[in-house]
Amino acid sequence: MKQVVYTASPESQQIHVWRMNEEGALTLLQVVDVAGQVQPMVVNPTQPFLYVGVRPQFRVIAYRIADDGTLTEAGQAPLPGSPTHISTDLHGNFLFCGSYNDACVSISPIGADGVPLAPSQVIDGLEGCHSANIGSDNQTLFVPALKQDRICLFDVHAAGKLTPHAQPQVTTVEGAGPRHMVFHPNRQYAYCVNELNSTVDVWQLSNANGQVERVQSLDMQPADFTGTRWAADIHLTPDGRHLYACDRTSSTLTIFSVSEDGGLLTLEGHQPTETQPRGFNIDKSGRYLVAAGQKSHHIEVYRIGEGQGLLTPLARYAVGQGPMWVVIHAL
Ligand SMILES: O=C1O[C@H](COP(=O)(O)O)[C@@H](O)[C@H](O)[C@H]1O
Repeated sequence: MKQVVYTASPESQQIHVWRMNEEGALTLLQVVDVAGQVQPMVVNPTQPFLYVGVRPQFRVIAYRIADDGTLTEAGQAPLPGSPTHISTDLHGNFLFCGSYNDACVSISPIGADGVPLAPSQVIDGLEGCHSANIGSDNQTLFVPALKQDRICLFDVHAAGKLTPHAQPQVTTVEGAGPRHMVFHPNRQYAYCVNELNSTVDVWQLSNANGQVERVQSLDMQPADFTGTRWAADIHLTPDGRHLYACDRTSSTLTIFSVSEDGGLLTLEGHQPTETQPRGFNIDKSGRYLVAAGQKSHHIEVYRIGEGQGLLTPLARYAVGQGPMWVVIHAL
């Protein structure tokens, strides 16, 4: 499998493009200088485009991905607030943007040319909106509002509109601060990392009453941890067996194994990593994890072990300044 790794470094306004080989080693292919601070990124699931949220002029830049993974700008579109997180639906028809500072989520149609258009709708009042995550049904959008300790649920309509889902929200423990989410491949469970108390919640997507329900909350930190909690990102291996979440104060990756049915997490260990890991990701084969250190200005590649999913450091690489987002794409 040919894979590329994209890293966004807002302080130096750069995207680094890396080739990842079968052993997990990276070779730098390209450095893209961007007119703005690059933050969240996502690849269109059906067309070869990378979308990047940029500030201080809030917009999304679309880059066409060449056969070797390198990037060429294809167009831009405005966004309604500072882009904290961007994502698409599973068919690549819509771009969603969550804005923490502007407390909103937006939906933007993606044109036939692969470039997003201006937002067709903006929903305000989501304090600390930290991400927008399409469910496996490609219908329900999960939007964590960190400062409100709730995840809002919306239905996505083909006309580019969001309406409140029949169950319009679920709530977390008070003070948890829900932030980023991932979904189990069996479509039965989702996992959300909570920034402010460094926990991971397991959400059953349809309980006996057809409702979304929290079924487990696990601490990411060791029992004797007394430091400040500041979790950030969460990712699952493609086979759904291993779940990872990072905490920025302690600069650790927490490793969980996932039960066969996806409903139960078990803490397996902690991996010290780059300083202030705000973003990381897992490759499409599920064998490698790449973590970015916002304060170390490096990325580090780990091999994911069989069994418990423990991490073995392979190599670290200097990137731009303040790297905080990692995307891995199979060509
Ligand atoms: O992780 C965090 O994210 C929010 C929003 O980030 P931003 O890059 O969109 O401004 C940030 O304000 C918060 O302090 C931090 O913990």
